[in-house]
Amino acid sequence: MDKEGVPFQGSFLGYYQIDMSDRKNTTRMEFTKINQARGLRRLMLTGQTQCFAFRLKHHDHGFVDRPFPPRVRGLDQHHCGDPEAAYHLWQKDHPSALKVFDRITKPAKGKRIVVFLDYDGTLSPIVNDPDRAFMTDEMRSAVKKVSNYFPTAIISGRSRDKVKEFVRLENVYYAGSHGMDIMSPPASPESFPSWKHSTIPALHQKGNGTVFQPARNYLPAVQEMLAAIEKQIANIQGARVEDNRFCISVHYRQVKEEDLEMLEQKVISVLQKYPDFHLTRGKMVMEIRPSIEWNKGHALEYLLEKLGFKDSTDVLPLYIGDDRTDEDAFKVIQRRGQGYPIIVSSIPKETKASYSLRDPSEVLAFLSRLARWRKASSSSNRSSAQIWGLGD
Ligand SMILES: O=P(O)(O)OC[C@H]1O[C@H](O[C@H]2O[C@H](CO)[C@@H](O)[C@H](O)[C@H]2O)[C@H](O)[C@@H](O)[C@@H]1O
Repeated sequence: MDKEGVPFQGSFLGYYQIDMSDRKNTTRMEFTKINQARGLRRLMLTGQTQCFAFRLKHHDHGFVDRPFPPRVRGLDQHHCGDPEAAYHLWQKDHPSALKVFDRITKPAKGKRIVVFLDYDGTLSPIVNDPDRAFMTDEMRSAVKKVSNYFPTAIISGRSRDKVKEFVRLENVYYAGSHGMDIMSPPASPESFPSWKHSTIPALHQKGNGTVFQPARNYLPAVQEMLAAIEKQIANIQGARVEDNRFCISVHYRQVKEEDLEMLEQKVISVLQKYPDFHLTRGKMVMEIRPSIEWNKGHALEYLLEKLGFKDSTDVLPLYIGDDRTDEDAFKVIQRRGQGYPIIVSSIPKETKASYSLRDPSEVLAFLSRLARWRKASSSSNRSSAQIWGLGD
């Protein structure tokens, strides 16, 4: 392998698991990152080894077979055949939010934590049927406790109604369609017992909340596309379309590998007729969305502003998410220079997050601990300012 790496024509950037076999069919595995370089994606491997064939499994998209070079030299022995070792190595840059919990909460003293949560893959495990991605009662109770102590919002790619139907909690904000449909809950101070002495802005006090839909004008086109895509892909077994109101999800988790390319072509053929929309990719899902400058990161900023924290330097947004669209929110937190971007992933992944949690069960543990921590700090200090994180 030369210094430039091995040419590779995969469609997706990010971390791949490489299952390699030598001529004797001995298989080994490693993780690597596909970078884009001079129009070509290249496998960048380091170390010493040879391999005869390999299959690539993308962390989100599953196996992607592509032409492979006859020999790949240079594997880092450190990663070979040991996904756990690769994960631990990655965690050096993205430590577990549970392991460094004190590091997270210590600087939060006297600051205001605002909690943002993604839904699929974060509050509920990834399952084959999108309609059955339920969250457990335990998780619901943990989110409820957290929302009693901190302003809490769920920002999902789903439609707002759908995510609310799954979560079934009143005292949180819901943002659907990747943040293109935001509504504050109908709140009275009683619904937010632990916030009531804080400076929660008028938005909460309004009877029916406030709706913000920056892509409203695109609704008729979304409906047209939905019908067109449904028609186009009706014969592809396992493919399904989800109406996420301002966005459309085309799921291929249950589509046969040999039908994937056809599915993609059909979706793209519809998309080409709508230049005001574009395609993004999530976990075995193609997502079609209006080409407006609005994403989960903007939704986070919008909600912070509505909460009265726009120019506040002592607010600490904490965002937990597992998918590519959550990266936009991670970036905003990084840019602000304060807060906690936490990725949910059980494998190494290219991310802007600073911390990690392996899966929804760790998210549950983290949220429960966060609520316990705030409860303990509120009972050990009677000042309301401290109880709601508003001062020392
Ligand atoms: O922003 P999110 O709340 O994470 O929503 C992103 C997409 O999540 C859902 O799809 C994903 O979860 C499904 C259920 O576990 C799974 O079957 C699918 O393969 C995943 O991509 C949702 O159905 C999509 O509409 C969202 O865009």
